[in-house]
Amino acid sequence: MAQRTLTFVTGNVKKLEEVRAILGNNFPLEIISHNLDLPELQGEINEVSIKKCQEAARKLKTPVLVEDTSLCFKALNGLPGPYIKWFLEKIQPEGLSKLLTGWEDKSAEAICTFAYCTGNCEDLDVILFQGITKGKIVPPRGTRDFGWDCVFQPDGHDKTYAELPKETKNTISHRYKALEQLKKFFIEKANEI
Ligand SMILES: O=c1[nH]c(=O)c2ncn([C@@H]3O[C@H](COP(=O)(O)OP(=O)(O)OP(=O)(O)O)[C@@H](O)[C@H]3O)c2[nH]1
Ligand SMILES: [Mg+2]
Repeated sequence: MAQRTLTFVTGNVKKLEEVRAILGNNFPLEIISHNLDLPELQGEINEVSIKKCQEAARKLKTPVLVEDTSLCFKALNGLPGPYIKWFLEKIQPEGLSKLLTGWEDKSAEAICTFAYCTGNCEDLDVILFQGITKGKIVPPRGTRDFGWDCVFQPDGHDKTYAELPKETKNTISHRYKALEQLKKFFIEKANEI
């Protein structure tokens, strides 16, 4: 395989940190990060990731990986979904949990969608790798160093993502599940050569 590096386009250092920690040493490519301000179009989850990836590939003219994270509340038919970043910025974690006041159903899904595109201008086909972790939205508990971690309590645990040790989050998370698929894809690709 000629490709020895993988360009991950993100402006989020916490995402990058988790991606590196989860992929660890037995990943065949070196992850190079590139911080590019990409427009994020509205739409369904997969559509947002596909467009984001094509935009990055067009700009950088190289194979690129992007990731988009959604937090979907069942009571709100999947919202905030891909718009979670803006909800979080405007209403903070407290506001996210208060959004569900009045709803008995606090269940939610954290969805991580990686999108990979070869960057060949004639072929902007995108491959998706998606991971979903189910849980519920609770009043904030734990550290505040990453987004909405403090309000998301994964099923089967009595702690929020933010209260769990990083190593535990990284073996159950939406991002971990998506990266398991991505890892398999790139390991197989590397073995083809
Ligand atoms: O508590 C969290 N645990 C996580 O595991 C997690 N993953 C993402 N996020 C936040 O959810 C929004 C997604 O928006 P997003 O996917 O567009 O990310 P972003 O704009 O920060 O980076 P990028 O688009 O440049 O990659 C942003 O506010 C991220 O900070 C998380 N919060
Ligand atoms: Mg973004």
